[in-house]
Formats: sequence, structure tokens, C-alpha cells
Amino acid sequence: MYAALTANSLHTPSRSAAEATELTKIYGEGDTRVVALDSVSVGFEQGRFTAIMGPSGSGKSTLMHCMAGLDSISAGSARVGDTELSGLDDRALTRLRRDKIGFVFQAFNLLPTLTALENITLPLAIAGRSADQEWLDTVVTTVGLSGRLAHRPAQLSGGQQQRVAVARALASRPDIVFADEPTGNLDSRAGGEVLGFLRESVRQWGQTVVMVTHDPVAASYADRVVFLADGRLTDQLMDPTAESVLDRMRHFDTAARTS
Ligand SMILES: Nc1ncnc2c1ncn2[C@@H]1O[C@H](COP(=O)(O)OP(=O)(O)OP(=O)(O)O)[C@@H](O)[C@H]1O
Repeated sequence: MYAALTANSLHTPSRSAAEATELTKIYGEGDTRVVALDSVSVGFEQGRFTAIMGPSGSGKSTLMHCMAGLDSISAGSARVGDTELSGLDDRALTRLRRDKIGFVFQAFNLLPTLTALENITLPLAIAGRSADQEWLDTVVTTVGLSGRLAHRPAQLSGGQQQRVAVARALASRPDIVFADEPTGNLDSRAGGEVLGFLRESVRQWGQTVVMVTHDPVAASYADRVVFLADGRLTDQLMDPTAESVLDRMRHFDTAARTS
């Protein structure tokens, strides 16, 4: 039997790069009211790779979107670095996302008319910041894109496009990278490469990464997996392997069927 969580709370002992405290998100009202997150408390440790898992509809994307300032929160708080998100207006949230957060989405979200290099440096250009050339070279080399920088997204494979997206997320040295199903559109080899680069950014550069995934193999690249069910945190696993994640998921399935 796995240890039950008495509180809906998974705080980490050291300083968190981002933290939710009793975070609640409610969509709709009346008959359409959905409690997507129900008083969730969780910290995402600095310089660590955390995966968020759980069944479809359990609130994974909502948690990520609320923590990344992409969605408003209904109650409780969400903090990124020293910034409390709940008090921020749209302008301040945009600035926070631009300056502090890197994003990797399932659908790559590259601009088709720009080259790989232009896509990578676009967030910096929008922020009016010039790229740190040495850092950019390091990132581009690490993700294996040196020979592809002049290509447009349509001239790149899915795996290469997602590597551009990873380089774009890392280029500004953000406080935290949020990745939403980053390997969902990739075959296992390309997916493994992308996960390897995210893992490497944590190991080499102390990057903080938070990733939503359905895939136990993807989750095994993380240092820690937190599990959601019905908008609540149910468990966590440290130093996961694909087998231990699968095992935990089977346990939840059994518990759900017998409860
Ligand atoms: N914009 C919205 N309006 C209304 N309800 C929403 C909205 N976004 C999410 N929900 C609901 O909130 C709950 C949590 O959704 P969420 O997308 O966070 O789950 P998830 O775990 O990411 O699911 P999946 O794995 O299928 O992507 C679901 O019941 C969903 O229907």
C-alpha cells in the first residue's frame, strides 16, 4: 500500500522555483461548473525535472497553465520565483511569461515563415533583448541544430522542430521551463532525443523543468513524478523508472475500480 497523503500537499523541502498553495481552479458555473483543481499545494524544486501525470481530465494542463500565468486562478496562490501570480494584470502576466518562463508545447508552435534561428531568438527579440551569442551557440549545439538554423519548420522533421522549440525555451535562460506533452507528436526515437535534451539542461545548467505527460517512459527522465486525479494530488514518486511509474499507475487504476 502506498503512503496516503493526508493533506493535498506535496511541498519540496528546498527552495522551489515555482509553487502552488491551495490552488483551486473552477471553470463555468451552475450545471457546467467543473472543479479542475481542488486546493492543490505543490512545489517545483529549483534545478530539478518534475513530471506531472494523471488520467485524462485530472487537471494536469490546468495546473501547468495556472502556474505559468496562462490561465487565471480561482482561489489560493501560484508563485513563480518571487512573483505571486494572483495579483498580476494581463500586462504583468505577459511580462512574467516572457522574462521568466520557457514553453514547449506538444504542437511545437513554431512560426512557419521564420527560420529555425529566427524562431529560437523570437522571444528575445520581442522582449527587446539581444541574444547572448555564446549561450545561444551552446544551446543550439547541445540540441544538435547547428546545421539546420537556416531551415524553416516545414523543412524540418517533427523531432527537429521540437528541438527548435526546446532551444527557444532555453535561449533566454528562464527560471522555469513548462513542457506540455512535448513528445506527444513524436516517435519514440525523436521523443527520446527531446527528453534527453531537457534532462541534459537540468543536469548541465541547473535548469528547472516541469513536464506534463501521459507516457511512463517520458516521466522516467524526470527526478520526480507527481500524480493528479480529479483535480487533487494523490501521490509522488522520486527517481522514477518507466516500470515504477507504470506500477503506480496500475495501482491507481485498481484503486479507482474498487473504490
Ligand atoms: N476552458 C475550460 N472550460 C471548461 N472546463 C475546462 C476547461 N479546461 C479544462 N476544463 C475541465 O477541467 C478538467 C481538467 O482538465 P485538464 O485539461 O487540466 O485535464 P488534463 O489532465 O490535462 O487532461 P488531458 O490529459 O486529457 O489533457 C476537465 O474536467 C476539463 O474538462
